[in-house]
Parts: sequence; structure tokens; C-alpha cells
Amino acid sequence: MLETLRTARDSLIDAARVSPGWLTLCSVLVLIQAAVPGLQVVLIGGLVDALTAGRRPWGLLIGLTVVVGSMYPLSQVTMAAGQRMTLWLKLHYRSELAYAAARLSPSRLAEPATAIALEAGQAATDPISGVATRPVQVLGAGVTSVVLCAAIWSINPLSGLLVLGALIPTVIAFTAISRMESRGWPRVAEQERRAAYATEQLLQQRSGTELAVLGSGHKVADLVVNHRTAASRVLDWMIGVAMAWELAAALAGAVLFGAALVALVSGGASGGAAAAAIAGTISGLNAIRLCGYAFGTIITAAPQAQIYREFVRSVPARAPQSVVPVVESVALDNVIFRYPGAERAALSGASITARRGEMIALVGVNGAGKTTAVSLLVGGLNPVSGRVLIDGRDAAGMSEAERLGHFGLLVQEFGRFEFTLRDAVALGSPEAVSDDAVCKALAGTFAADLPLDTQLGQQWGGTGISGGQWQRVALARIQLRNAGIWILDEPTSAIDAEAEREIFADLRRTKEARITIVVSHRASTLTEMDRIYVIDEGAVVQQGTYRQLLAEPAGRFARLFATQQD
Ligand SMILES: Nc1ncnc2c1ncn2[C@@H]1O[C@H](COP(=O)(O)OP(=O)(O)OP(=O)(O)O)[C@@H](O)[C@H]1O
Repeated sequence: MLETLRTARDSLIDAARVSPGWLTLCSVLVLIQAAVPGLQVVLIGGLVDALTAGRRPWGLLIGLTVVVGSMYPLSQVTMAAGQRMTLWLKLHYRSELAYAAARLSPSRLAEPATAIALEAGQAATDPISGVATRPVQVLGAGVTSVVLCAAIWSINPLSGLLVLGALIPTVIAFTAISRMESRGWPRVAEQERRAAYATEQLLQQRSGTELAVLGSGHKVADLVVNHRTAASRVLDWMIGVAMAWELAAALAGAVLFGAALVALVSGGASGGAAAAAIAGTISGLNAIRLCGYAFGTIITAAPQAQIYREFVRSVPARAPQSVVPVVESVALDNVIFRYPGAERAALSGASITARRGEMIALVGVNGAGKTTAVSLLVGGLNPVSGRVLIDGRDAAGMSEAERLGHFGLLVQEFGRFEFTLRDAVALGSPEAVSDDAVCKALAGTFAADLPLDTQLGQQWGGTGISGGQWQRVALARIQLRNAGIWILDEPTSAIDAEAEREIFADLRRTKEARITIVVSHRASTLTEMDRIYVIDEGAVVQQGTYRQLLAEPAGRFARLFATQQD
């Protein structure tokens, strides 16, 4: 209950900040309409009694016409005002979530819980945008009940109380429905999430093509259908339960309504008063039903609103990053790291050093610990023991923004940002960049002569580019960023031999300005490294130049690269 009230309060506060005009209009109109059933009772009662007495009550007739005639337009305008408020709130929540996601740190992004929370937050923006109109409706229905009760009370007090009592079954039913829904929706959402993931594999070009070539897409389609069927079963059950509650509430409401009529008739009300009470009760019951629904909607949205708000609040404000262009040294100093739940350490006492002007390489078989070493350097992971030193300073003492500002990082799964060429490259810097800087970063690449407004990605009607060309765009981002330490994880894995030679020649030519750390499996990229660290099962087992390492025929490096050397 507390959570429901908190959700109602927070939503009203958000609406008052984001859309004060529509909130005010909506509230005023709801309150005006709330008085309508009570007014009807008074006007109809007076009208019928006057007619019975042989008078012509023009004033009452005009009043009733105004009240009845304004009902529909008023409800339409209220609905439109509510929709417009919801629209702007939705934009507010979506923007807030996008900026919160943009502030997430690499370490937070690496946690599996973050992706789930982000998706849940995204799914919550729709329902919570619609919550703000609900407390207003509940208030309106409360006013309707009180005014109606007072109007009928003046005719027959017991009848007035019974009409007010008609509120109770509806509220109970919708509260029960909402509770049931708050248990059912997470089960539906989980199945929908899995179905959406499997559907994506069918629709995305890379995975879809692989499945088409393998002829096994139908297996993934089976998974989609299984998850959607499971979700539909839960939904079907929810609809059944909701229907049972609604029927029970309608029945109880009808009984109370009938009892109110009996009380009116047996209380000796005049024909006019009885007619007025009946007309008022009929239109009032609808408003009361809406109250139950509005209340139920807040209860249903409350858990989602809580997830959304907790997530947004959990992402701290981030200091703007400023890129550090000159770094003299970076090192892993006797670092040990173990992934949670892993049996052995992914890095066990690794020491790696690189100084300005040096190009070093990390090599090793799959799973040796290279990516872990890179994540430890940039702060995506924190060592169990040992230190990461940047210019001799323990990086643990730096803020995340300060630490990241030292690095330009090209990971294996780099982003293929299907924006304009200008935007895709300019993402390398946290600050605004000039077109000249973008062009300079693209010099000598396939994109050097393309207009910067070129849209990348065929799905947007733009230019489709190859895997190697995407890698060139990603490298251009690192170049534009111009940080003091470049970490390039397989930077030329998708690039042909000639382009690879060009890229490494370029890296060598410009290496004096920075520290370059390359992760590579290719012997051809290692020949001119200043130092190669050979990592095996989390330990640095050898280090030296290409020639020095090959000169140790029994060493790990010689065994690793013997075939490529041949
Ligand atoms: N998120 C994780 N949770 C648990 N263990 C992990 C995780 N990531 C990597 N590992 C394990 O840590 C070890 C080192 O992995 P790492 O990714 O650093 O290897 P790598 O040398 O970069 O391999 P590759 O050449 O395949 O990229 C491996 O045994 C791997 O299974």
C-alpha cells in the first residue's frame, strides 16, 4: 500500500514538473465532472417535483441541459489533456533513462544485472507514464461518491450509504486483479524477453544468414513459439482471473444498487426524488467503477515504477571525461584477478609495463587472460591484489572518468554505429569535434573521400560497408580521440594483409607520441613490437622482442607461432 501511495505521489510530482498545464487542466476538469451525478440528482428531483406541482421550471431545465450536454465534451477534453500529459511524461522518462544508461560505467555495464535492469526500466516507461492521471481520477471518483451520497442522503440516508458502499466491491476487485497482475507480468515479461532475443537472432543479418545457411532457423522459430506460448498461457490465466473478479464485483454492485432502490421505495420517497436518485446512481456507478480501475492501475504500475526509479537513481552523476593526450607509463604490477565463482585465477601475479613511445603486444591462446588484463588496465575489473599504475600513480585512487580519459580502447566487439560517417567517428571524443578533425582521422582510409554526411548502414538507406571497413572507422575514432594510451584488441582481424601492413606502418610511424598496447594472434603484426608479453593460463611466461622470443625454440611463443612462422 505504501509503495502504491509513493508511486502516486512521485508520478504527480513528475507531472507537475514536466507538464504542469495539462495536469492542472486535467485535475480541474475531473473535479467538475465529479460533481455531475450529484447535480443530476438535485436537478432531476427538482424538475420532476416542479412538473408534478404543475409549474414550468425553465431554470432547472436549462441547468439540466447544460449539465447533461457538457458531460461528453468535458470527458473528451479531459481524456485528451490526460493523453497529452502522458505523452510528455513518456518523453521525460525515456530521456531520463537514456541519459542514465549513457552514464553507466564499463564495470557496471559488465554486470549481468545491469542489462536486465535496463530492459525492465525501458519496459516500465510506458505504464508509469500513464500513472499520473490515475490519482486525479481516484480523487474525482471520491468526490463523485461523496457528492452523490450527500445528494441521495437528503432523500434517504440509508440509500445514500448503500450507493457509497457500491464503491467497495469494485475497489476490492481491482486491487485483487492488480495484485494478481503484478505476480503474472514478470513471468510474461521473462518469456517475452527470451522470445524477443530468439526473434532477433532470426532477424539480424549476421545470425539470420548463419541460420539460413545452416538450414536450422526453424529450431530458433520453435524457441520463439515456445516462449510466446508460455507467455500467452500466463496472460490467458490472468484474463480469466480478472474476469471472475470483475463479474463478482459487478454482481455485488448490482445487489447494493438494488438495496439502495429498495431503501428509497420503502423509505417513502416521492416519484421525483426516486427518479432523480436512480438517474444519479446510474451515472455515478460508472465513475466509481473508474475509481477501482484507476486505483488498480497504480497498484500494478507501482513495482515497475519502483524498478525504474531505483535504476535511474542508482546511476551516479558522472564527471565529464577529459582525454589525457600524454602518458609516460602504464603498468600492471603483480596483479591477481579471479572472476566470481571461477576455480582458478584468470590472472595470477601478472606484471606488464609499457612506456611512452613503445608498442607492446599481449599474446596467448584463447582464454590465456589477455582481455582480462586489458579490462584491469582500463578499470572494467578491479584486481584482487596488485596494482594498476598510470604514470606511477595507483589507478585505484583515480575517479573512473579520470582513469578512462587516459585510454583509447578498440575492443574485439567494437561498435558498428550506423549513424552518419561524421557522427560514427566523432564518438571517439567526449567533446564536440570539428569536421577537420574527423577528416584527419579518416585520412588514408576507404572513407577519406566520402562526404561526412554519408549515412552508414543499409537498413537506413545508407552505405553498406565491409567488416574491415567498419574496423577502419573504429580505428579512426581512436585516432581522433588521441589519448595517451591506445589499447587495440585484434585491431586488424577483419582487415586484408595489405591494409594491415599500412595500419601497422602508420602505428609505428606515430608511436612516439603515445603508448600502444596490441592484443594479437597474428605473427605478422608482432615482428616490430618493442616487447611482447606471452601470457599462458593467467601468467606472463615470456617477454621480449619477436626475434628474442623465437630464439627460444622450447618457449611458449615459439611453439605458438611456429606454424605462422612457417
Ligand atoms: N566474465 C567471466 N566470468 C568468468 N570467467 C571468465 C569471464 N571472462 C573470462 N573468463 C575466464 O577467464 C580466463 C581468461 O579469459 P580472457 O577473456 O581474459 O582470455 P583471452 O586471452 O582474452 O582469450 P581470447 O583470445 O579468447 O579473447 C578464461 O579462462 C575465461 O574462461
